[in-house]
Amino acid sequence: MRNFTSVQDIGDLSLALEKAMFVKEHPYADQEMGKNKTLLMIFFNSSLRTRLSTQKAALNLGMNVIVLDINQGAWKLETEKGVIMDGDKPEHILEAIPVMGSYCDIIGVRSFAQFENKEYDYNEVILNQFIHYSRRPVFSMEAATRHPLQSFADLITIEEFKKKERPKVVLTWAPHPKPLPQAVSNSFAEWMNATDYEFVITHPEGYELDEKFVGNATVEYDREKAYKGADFIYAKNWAAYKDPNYGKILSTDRSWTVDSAKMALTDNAYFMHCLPVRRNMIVSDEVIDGSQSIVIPEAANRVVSAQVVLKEILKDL
Ligand SMILES: CCC[C@H](NC(C)=O)C(=O)O
Ligand SMILES: NC(=O)OP(=O)(O)O
Repeated sequence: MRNFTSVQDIGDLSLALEKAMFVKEHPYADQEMGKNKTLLMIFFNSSLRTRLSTQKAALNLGMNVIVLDINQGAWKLETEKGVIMDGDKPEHILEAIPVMGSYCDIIGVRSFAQFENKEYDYNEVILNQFIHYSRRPVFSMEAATRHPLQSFADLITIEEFKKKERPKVVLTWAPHPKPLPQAVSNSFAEWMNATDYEFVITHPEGYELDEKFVGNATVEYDREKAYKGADFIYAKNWAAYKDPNYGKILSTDRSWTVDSAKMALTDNAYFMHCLPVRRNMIVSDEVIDGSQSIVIPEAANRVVSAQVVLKEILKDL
């Protein structure tokens, strides 16, 4: 595998899940694969899980790891082409990227949507600059429109916990005080649509995601109908996608907070969230602390998804 930016890059999902189960059972079986290979992880935004789990996965494979927080210590980067650089940015990304590429063998990039320009975000300008100019394999650690390492871990988790062959999986919007990216929701939808699960998306009017990601999912505005009989409830906030409200908060209606009353509508569903989560905005303390909450095993599977992806990239170096 060269780059990993979406579900298409992992290939056959059944095979990817078999590889994940092998990694899970034998995390140190491939310690020679990454010997004398360097992973450079570049963060334009904050991270806990991605930062730690991806490092752990690389170390399990014997890799060297460098982590760079672009906005803490590196030069402020100009990303626009053709500008006269007389402002506050001393370095252009067009030099910085190939220089970073010269210090490593594989690059991971986190660069969230900036919500200033939908086309800029949805064309994945920053991620694609790393792909085109670094001359290295690049994987997404959450970019503007997707979070494939998270979604792969989510799929692994559902496969581990499901009680029926075709579970009903519900992606529900929930309120948040900040306008959060659509990336996690887009990506979750993309991966769920690649399975034969029953997949439902529920959210207030105005929060419709890009059709490209909604695909064949059922969009159910009747929240109670969406929850009915669900086996997995995946909660996430996202800012509006549709114009003219791109990047905006349209609702902070806490009737959308995932609570015990809603979970009672389900078929004893598991609760999932990518984390970090705002308690009592996204989900009640009772639900996230309850026996059906699997957010910790879900986060633990981030090492597995990252290790499978790094192995597939190392194979083709
Ligand atoms: C993994 C989630 C990262 C990010 N969350 C926040 C709080 O910015 C998001 O919602 O995309
Ligand atoms: N779920 C996830 O990617 O968490 P971080 O933003 O903490 O990396």
